[in-house]
Amino acid sequence: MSTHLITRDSLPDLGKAAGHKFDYGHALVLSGGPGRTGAARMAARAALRVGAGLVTLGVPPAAQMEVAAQVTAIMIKRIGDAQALGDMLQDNRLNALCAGPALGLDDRAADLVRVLLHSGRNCVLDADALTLIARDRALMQALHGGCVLTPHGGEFARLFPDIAETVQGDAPIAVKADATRKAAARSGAVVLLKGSETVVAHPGGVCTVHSATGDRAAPWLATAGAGDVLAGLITGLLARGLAPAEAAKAATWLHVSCALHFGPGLIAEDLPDCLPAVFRDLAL
Ligand SMILES: NC(=O)C1=CN([C@@H]2O[C@H](COP(=O)(O)OP(=O)(O)OC[C@H]3O[C@@H](n4cnc5c(N)ncnc54)[C@H](OP(=O)(O)O)[C@@H]3O)[C@@H](O)[C@H]2O)[C@@H](O)CC1
Ligand SMILES: Nc1ncnc2c1ncn2[C@@H]1O[C@H](COP(=O)(O)OP(=O)(O)O)[C@@H](O)[C@H]1O
Repeated sequence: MSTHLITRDSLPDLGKAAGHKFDYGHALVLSGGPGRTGAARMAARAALRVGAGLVTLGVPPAAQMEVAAQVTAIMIKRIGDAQALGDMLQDNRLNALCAGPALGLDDRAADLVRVLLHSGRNCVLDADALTLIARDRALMQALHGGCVLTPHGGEFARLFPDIAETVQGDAPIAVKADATRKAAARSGAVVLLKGSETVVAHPGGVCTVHSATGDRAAPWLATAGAGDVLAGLITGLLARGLAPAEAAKAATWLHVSCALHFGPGLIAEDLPDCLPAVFRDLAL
């Protein structure tokens, strides 16, 4: 099966036409507890900058004040437990969900991931959510075609240990692509395997690669939280109505483009604020 490249020319039209904020979707990003809210805040900011109409951070009550002191355009909703998340998801306008960045690995986090998966909504599962899914067969079985899994190499090995055996070290991109394709087929979800070469595989078998090499080399992306921002970009594009694989591919291109725009000295929180310049370059 062939593998395609993610390029500027393969991007969908990311411009906004007429309409109001609800036409661009409402994303919900789940936050971890006190002292662990930065990752979700970066993801939420990325979702808003990439054009989601509204973004809400779902915070444990103990973290509410910490988050409130840091965000402005992003909204906050207290989510104490799985019941509260279920109640919030009664609102069908919440059309893109994100769980994982610094969410934690406790029972509350696992319960939230379970509710999110059983809602059937489009969602991005990153970081701790992936570790929780790797530990719990029922969560793995609840994955569906609206899910985008965004593992780095360590998380990929936790989720798919047998498949990961083939991608140890500096495996050629064709081997990495084949492994990601197998992971997508097994999980029934879109799988985005991160790295300087990022692979996006659809469960149906279509596979695309973004190569951050040559004039797209972006080594400054090797910085804490860069993956959390990528999760937010995908979530924002899901909110805007892109299909899961399309959102994953476009977000990957935008993420590297933001890093290239900023250049040396980049830290993760710089990435979302480079989007306006990247969008201007795209003549949006
Ligand atoms: N500002 C914030 O709030 C931030 C919060 N964050 C939050 O921290 C939490 C923990 O996330 P995490 O990814 O740091 O740790 P974990 O899940 O243990 O995985 C690391 C293990 O995997 C392995 N590994 C193999 N290949 C790898 C690869 N390509 N890239 C990376 N690792 C790779 C690696 O093994 P090694 O290569 O070192 O042998 C190592 O043993 C999570 O909630 C996250 O959201 C961070 O996002 C940072 C910013
Ligand atoms: N050398 C590199 N070149 C290009 N992209 C990179 C490089 N190193 C890391 N990245 C990208 O940065 C992000 C790192 O994500 P991740 O490993 O989840 O970190 P974190 O958990 O700290 O957010 C991924 O999108 C990955 O593709």
